[in-house]
Amino acid sequence: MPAKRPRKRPIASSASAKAGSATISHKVAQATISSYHTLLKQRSALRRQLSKAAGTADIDLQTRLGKIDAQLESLGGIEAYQHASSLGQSSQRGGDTSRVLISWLNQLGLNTPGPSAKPRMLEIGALTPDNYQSCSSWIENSPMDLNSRHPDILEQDFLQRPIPATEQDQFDIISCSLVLNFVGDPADRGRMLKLCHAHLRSRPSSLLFITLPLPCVANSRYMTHDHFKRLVGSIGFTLVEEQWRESGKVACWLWRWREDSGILPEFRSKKLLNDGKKRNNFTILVE
Ligand SMILES: C[S@@+](CC[C@H](N)C(=O)[O-])C[C@H]1O[C@@H](n2cnc3c(N)ncnc32)[C@H](O)[C@@H]1O
Repeated sequence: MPAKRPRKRPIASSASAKAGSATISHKVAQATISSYHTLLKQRSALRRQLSKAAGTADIDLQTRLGKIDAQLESLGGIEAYQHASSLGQSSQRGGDTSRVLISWLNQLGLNTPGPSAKPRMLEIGALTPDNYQSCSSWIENSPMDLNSRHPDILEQDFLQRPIPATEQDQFDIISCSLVLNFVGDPADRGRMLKLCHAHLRSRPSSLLFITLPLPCVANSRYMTHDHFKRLVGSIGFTLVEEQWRESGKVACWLWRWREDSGILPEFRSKKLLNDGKKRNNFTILVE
């Protein structure tokens, strides 16, 4: 007699994707993250249309927006997304990208505390408060997130964070790891990069760490490794380090602050760089 086949379950069942479920599988986690990103992009596009539309079209757009919000909710909301993302950070799954930044900071000699104050760091998109605990003797980290999961993580939208009035409130290091790809609107991604520039102390020792899922730069119709590096460069950064593998999942970069030399027109609008049916549409626009 053939063995009885186990009944198939939906990959992204909302019950198993809910925050707190310790047994969530890798497949469910990936499906939750991917569906969440897709819905965020659709929501941003609808919001953009809504801000331009008038009259009867509004009702249709509002209805579609309501449906997207309901779908995000049924996935388990941002808590489920963050729970799924935190599984990707677990040591069994390759660890979180803070290890890459720490090793680069070590190479730059920042781990040798000098007579001056510890470098101030802003960690945007912190799932846990202790990613940089191991360097607390030489870095003063301020973790923040749209949705704080711990009292030590400031709950704030970085896109709404006021620009510092004094250098004292600026940072020496900003970590923006796997956050840009969460932001649904390409123009908001560009704004986020410009804000990182504005929140860093205006000196070449200031550093920006960025991580993106590799397909954002390796498999997009509108973005390549080279385009991304030139775009970040035009905002006012010089590349220091870069790390990714052909078969890897993420790409990491470390940049130094420099004066902005003016945004090039090529980064203001979307241009087809790589055609192909299996490519994604990730892009960043800088206005
Ligand atoms: C995939 S997790 C990244 C976690 C971690 N930084 C890492 O590298 O693994 C993305 C996080 O960014 C946060 N996030 C997205 N947009 C944000 C914003 N505008 N301001 C602050 N946090 C944001 C999300 O809430 C989420 O917790």
